[in-house]
Amino acid sequence: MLELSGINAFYGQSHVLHDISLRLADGAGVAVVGLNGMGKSTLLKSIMGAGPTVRGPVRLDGQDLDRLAPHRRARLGLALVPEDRRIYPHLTVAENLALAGHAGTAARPPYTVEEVLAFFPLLRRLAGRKGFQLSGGEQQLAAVARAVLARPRFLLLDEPTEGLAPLIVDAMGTEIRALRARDGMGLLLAEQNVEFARACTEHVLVLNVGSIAFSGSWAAFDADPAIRDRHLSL
Ligand SMILES: Nc1ncnc2c1ncn2[C@@H]1O[C@H](COP(=O)(O)OP(=O)(O)OP(=O)(O)O)[C@@H](O)[C@H]1O
Repeated sequence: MLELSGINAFYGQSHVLHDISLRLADGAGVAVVGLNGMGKSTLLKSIMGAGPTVRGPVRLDGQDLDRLAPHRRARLGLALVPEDRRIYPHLTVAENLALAGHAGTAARPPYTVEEVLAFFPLLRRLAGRKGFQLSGGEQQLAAVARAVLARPRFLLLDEPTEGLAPLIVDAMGTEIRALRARDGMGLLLAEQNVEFARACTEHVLVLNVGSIAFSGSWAAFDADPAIRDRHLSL
């Protein structure tokens, strides 16, 4: 169980997240939606300890992660795919994937590069291609695949569909659903694409200027169209 109990996050003097509480059970899927600048990325980075200053507890199985650097959190089973992907341009896809192997543990051994390429058929034929030779969508798939290689318990995905062609969005959705089913991987997905988010998760949390405006099932979200009208672009 990953649990946030009333956390606040800051960039310097700027107070960005306000009293965010969230429980993500093993295997559960929660989407974080909201307009640009509402704090979705900051929430994911706060959980990973990667950027903002955080006040308030972020706990994994009751253990406070507060003092742990991002690589220590990775070894406990968290993986963040940031918006800016960070694929190494002069390494091949296979070499980029192999880099994630060190985050595995005896309890959760990493997948092999071959196994991960089998999960992502679109990437398989690109295995020997260098990062700079990939389209934005292919880089995004490679970044997700690299995070998956470490067999995370909780995958934190920051707007994976941004700027992607519909075909790649569909492929990404299919792979993410399959991974969740195969491994019982928990997913926290920051997205502006509500249809994609709905297809990949069971619950939704709407952020509005750093605060939770709604939290519940997709059915509850759909039952109140005013939420969508007020907090999301159509
Ligand atoms: N490194 C930073 N330093 C200072 N302020 C920041 C930094 N990163 C983000 N912010 C500010 O924090 C707020 C929340 O940004 P965040 O990136 O978390 O939003 P978001 O919902 O993910 O938006 P987007 O969809 O545009 O990525 C914004 O006001 C943003 O300008």
